[in-house]
Amino acid sequence: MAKLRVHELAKELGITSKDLLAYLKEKGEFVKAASSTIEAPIVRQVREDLGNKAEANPAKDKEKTSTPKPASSPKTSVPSPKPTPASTVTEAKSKPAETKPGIPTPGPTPARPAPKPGMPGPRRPAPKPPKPGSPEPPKATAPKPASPAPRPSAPRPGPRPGGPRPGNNPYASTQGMPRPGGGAGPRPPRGRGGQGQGQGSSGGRGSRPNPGMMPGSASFTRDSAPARGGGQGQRGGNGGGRGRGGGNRSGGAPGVQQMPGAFAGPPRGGRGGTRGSAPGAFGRGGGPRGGKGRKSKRAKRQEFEEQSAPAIGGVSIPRGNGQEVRIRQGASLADFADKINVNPAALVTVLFHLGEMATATQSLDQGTFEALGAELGYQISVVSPEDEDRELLESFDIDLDAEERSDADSLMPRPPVVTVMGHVDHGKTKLLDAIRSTDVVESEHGGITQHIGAYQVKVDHDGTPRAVTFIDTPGHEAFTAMRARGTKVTDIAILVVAADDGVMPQTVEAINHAQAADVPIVVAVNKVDKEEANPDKIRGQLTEYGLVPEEYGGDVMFVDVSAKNRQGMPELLEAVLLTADAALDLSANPNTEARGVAIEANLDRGRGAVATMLVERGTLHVGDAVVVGSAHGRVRAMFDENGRNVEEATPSRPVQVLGLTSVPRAGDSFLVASDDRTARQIADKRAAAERQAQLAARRGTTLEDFNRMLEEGKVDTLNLIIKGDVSGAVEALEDSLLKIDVGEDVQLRVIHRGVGAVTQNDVNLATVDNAVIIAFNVRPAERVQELANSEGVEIKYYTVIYRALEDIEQAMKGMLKPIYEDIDQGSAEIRQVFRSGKFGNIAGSIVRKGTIKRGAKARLVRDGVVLADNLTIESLRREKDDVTEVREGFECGITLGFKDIREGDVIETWEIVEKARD
Ligand SMILES: Nc1nc2c(ncn2[C@@H]2O[C@H](COP(=O)(O)OP(=O)(O)OP(=O)(O)O)[C@@H](O)[C@H]2O)c(=O)[nH]1
Repeated sequence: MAKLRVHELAKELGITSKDLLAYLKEKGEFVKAASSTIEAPIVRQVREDLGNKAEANPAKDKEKTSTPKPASSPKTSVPSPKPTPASTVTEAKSKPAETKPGIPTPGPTPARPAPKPGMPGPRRPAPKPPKPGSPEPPKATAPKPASPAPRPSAPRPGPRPGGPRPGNNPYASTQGMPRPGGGAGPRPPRGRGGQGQGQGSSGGRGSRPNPGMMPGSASFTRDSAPARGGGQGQRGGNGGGRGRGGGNRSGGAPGVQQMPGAFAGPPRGGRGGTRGSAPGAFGRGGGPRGGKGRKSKRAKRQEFEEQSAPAIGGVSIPRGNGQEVRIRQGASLADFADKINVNPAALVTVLFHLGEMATATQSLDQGTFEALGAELGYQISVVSPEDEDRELLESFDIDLDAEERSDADSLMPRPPVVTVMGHVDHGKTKLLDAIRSTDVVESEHGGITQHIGAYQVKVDHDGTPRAVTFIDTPGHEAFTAMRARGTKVTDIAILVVAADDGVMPQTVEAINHAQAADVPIVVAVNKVDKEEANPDKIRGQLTEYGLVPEEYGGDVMFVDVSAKNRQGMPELLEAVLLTADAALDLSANPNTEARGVAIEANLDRGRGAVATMLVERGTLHVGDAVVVGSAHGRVRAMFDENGRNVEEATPSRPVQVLGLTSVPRAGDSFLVASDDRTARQIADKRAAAERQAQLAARRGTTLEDFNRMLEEGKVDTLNLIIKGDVSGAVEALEDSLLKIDVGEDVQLRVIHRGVGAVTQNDVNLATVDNAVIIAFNVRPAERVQELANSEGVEIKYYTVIYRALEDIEQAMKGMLKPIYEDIDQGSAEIRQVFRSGKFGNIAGSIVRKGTIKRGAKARLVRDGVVLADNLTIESLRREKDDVTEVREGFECGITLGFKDIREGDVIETWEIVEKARD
């Protein structure tokens, strides 16, 4: 059967194609143009909705036309669907009916569909407040948007995050979008909303912490009942409740109201939102359409609004109306508070009442945010940094995924990009030099070798010259650093193993890194010129690590080389190309704007910011406007590894680029923007996002995190990196750790172990694999602790094995208890002692360090000896006033409840804080 086109159906229904398109869009159907076809089930449903509407609901139409709307333009939104109480007070009051692009004008057309059961109105996040004075028929509570994302007017390509509706037929059911398990389907459960979502049951809200299940929630419910009024009913014990559709509408009609009629305007997401927004909240007696008169409705709304502001646990938080709040992964309550403009402390309280405790700055998971958002009337979308960046680029009309797809037709082979890794002194640097010297082109043209971080050599492969790009930073530091940043530039790893030595710790490390990144390995068995060289031993050893030589029946190519004598280089390059051809499909579209990665960057006194960029796709030209991470600029000049000027760089070509306004980081990706301004704007936005991310809570894993995640059932494997002072200790520790058995549910995995200080590399690896680093009798190398802190990686220091075992075991059992530590707060020197009958001896003091706080624990020190411990700052005065704290440099009067005080004594105070165990 031929599919109907939009204009045909519109004609049939007596409306314009534009209206129909808008209507379809509102329903989440992305239909492009009047000439687009519509799937049969949709047609059926639209006919039902729009066709029937006129006859079915004349009253509504009448009401609508007679309604003195504040905004009478036909464009102005359709009778607001949102009767819902969900809107914030302010919004409801202040926002006039907004003009809603994309909403078909009902106008005179009779085509207002009856509220349609089961119309999930899948995607409109933006809730629309009821227009003041716009007496709506009790239209549905907002159906829950299945997706937080695109507004109807934003024709974003790509699947909606909410996921496809089943069968592409949103109208299919008479019930509201049944989702498996009654849950919110693929989309993260949004608490709030249930209302109107017609989900019938909210039971399946997935795994997010359900406040109702949490301790204290019962009392919360009770406590807040008076405040929340109507909504309360809905929550009905949150499992099934929370106002989610079914709860309040007597059974069969869930969803009935949520579809505010086709032309009734988009059922905006969440609007139903606030708890209690469901019809029942208004005392509609559960009748799905209990259409009340205007007055009653207003009264109800007012009532609701009064109830909805002051709320939880005594804190007053302006309620959202289902609007989307986007927060970064790992964000904290403070971040969320910032977005919705409330005091973080208030959110701490609300969360507490939801049964969860967190500090304002602690990083929270998605589920917790969603629960909280639901509670407050916001639809929370947690976005990863990658998504965030993707969206940022999309806002500049740059769609990397689409580019990739469109590249598919113009792919050309590109050279492999190779990284050389291996143990210290096994010859990585020498090998890179030797390979470089094989470059036929270089030897022809001369040029002065420049170490720019990467170079390309041309080799003769079966009579054809082929290029291979080498990352010129030996070792896996650069490799993991980039990987930690989500960048993968290496196609193939050459593992260098000295034939006179054998497999060493860093050899294993390199294997781990390459394998973790899914990068094929070619083994260069080096130093075969040495007498004691035993290449076969290397082959045998590496077999144990899963690298089985081809000659042993495996699939890894081993090449014997002597970097020193520059022997075996052609064979090695040959092996690289063969491996690339066999295992990888290396291609890119050279005929487009360049994208790639910065692999090295520095500030040169004379030349400014200099970055070596590896082109991954397209061609980079001198003059291009580029943005690299949060740096930008125009390519002023480019040089190759021989210091020669180049005008353009094709895929896999590394070039040194001048012209950036600031120094990017290694691993930052770059792209060519349409103009300088765009490049700058993207860079600025990224810089802002970075700053935010830095402010946001740390992301790594700590044993305490692990504990929590374990409780939440999120993890079952604790990844560890063990570093120690001697290999015996490391082995002993690993052995003992692996013997810890806390049952099958929790596994321990040592992803890396080694002797020596904790290095940047360890931290990078821990970042990537969410591992905790166990440092036994070793400390971090310089600046590594800083890196660990910034990456949120926990390094646990131990000097006694059993302490480490104890901690890990506790963590694995999910029983890690916090430990407390005394932290010095401040100290004051007694300058004069005042006797006071009333207060005892008062120490006239000056605060020498930190802050002295009333109530703090204190000790009295005389001549370096603690005279009395466990005292308390009983009173604290500045002049005549009682104060709670006095800062460094200020004088104050202190009573300690201890008589023997003298001039010159020092009062030290401390506080007890929870501390990570070590
Ligand atoms: N005999 C012999 N010596 C070699 C060979 N390759 C490297 N060497 C020597 O081994 C030592 C280490 O070589 P490098 O290239 O610096 O080793 P590396 O792996 O880069 O070392 P790090 O940079 O410290 O990690 C140097 O003294 C080299 O001269 C070789 O093929 N044969």
